[in-house]
Amino acid sequence: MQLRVTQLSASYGIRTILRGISFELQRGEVLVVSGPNGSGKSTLLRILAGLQMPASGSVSYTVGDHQLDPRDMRHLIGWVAPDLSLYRELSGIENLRFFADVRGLAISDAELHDLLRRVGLGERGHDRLAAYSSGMTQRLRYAFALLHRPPVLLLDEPTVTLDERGTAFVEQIITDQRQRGLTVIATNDPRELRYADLLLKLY
Ligand SMILES: Nc1ncnc2c1ncn2[C@@H]1O[C@H](COP(=O)(O)OP(=O)(O)OP(=O)(O)O)[C@@H](O)[C@H]1O
Repeated sequence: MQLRVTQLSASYGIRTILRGISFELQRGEVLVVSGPNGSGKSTLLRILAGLQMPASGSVSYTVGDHQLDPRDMRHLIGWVAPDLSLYRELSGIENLRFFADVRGLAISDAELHDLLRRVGLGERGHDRLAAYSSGMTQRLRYAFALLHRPPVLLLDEPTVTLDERGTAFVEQIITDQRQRGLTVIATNDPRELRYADLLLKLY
């Protein structure tokens, strides 16, 4: 798996946010995108996820010589972001079951419980999200993102609202992802620069 971004620009109306961004990321590598508020980190991640079109330039994912079809992107990408909404009236496990079914994944209840344990919610899987703290909700977003074992993991502000143990499991998830594929992290937190094989600074 390889990601190649070439001369990418993005704009909202007349305002240009990203200009001429180019990089390549190989399997096992982590790209950290840093920059002040409003510099375009989330915009770049949305473009990499295929959720938004660039104004110009290209994004291509390839496996060996085979260029992947952008329509397959949602099967390839795991996405964690503060604005990712889950169902507050459902429990943690019900949320995961719902999204697993929507994605057509054959995944057992035992595997869902394993995933919840992995993100530190083993005891709270049957509680409704309305009763979760913001850090617990952020943990569940990781379970959601990892459900389909995606080769590309896009993390927007990965440790926001997480405590020390939460930060440690995020580190473990990033380490595990190195075996599976690519990771792109958007952050303002200088402690997260240490994950970077490649650093992209936006201004
Ligand atoms: N849907 C939108 N419509 C218009 N402008 C937008 C939209 N989304 C983002 N912007 C603008 O694009 C710029 C970049 O926003 P973006 O959220 O990508 O930045 P960011 O670096 O992720 O910021 P932060 O660190 O605050 O999360 C900002 O000026 C923002 O106001």
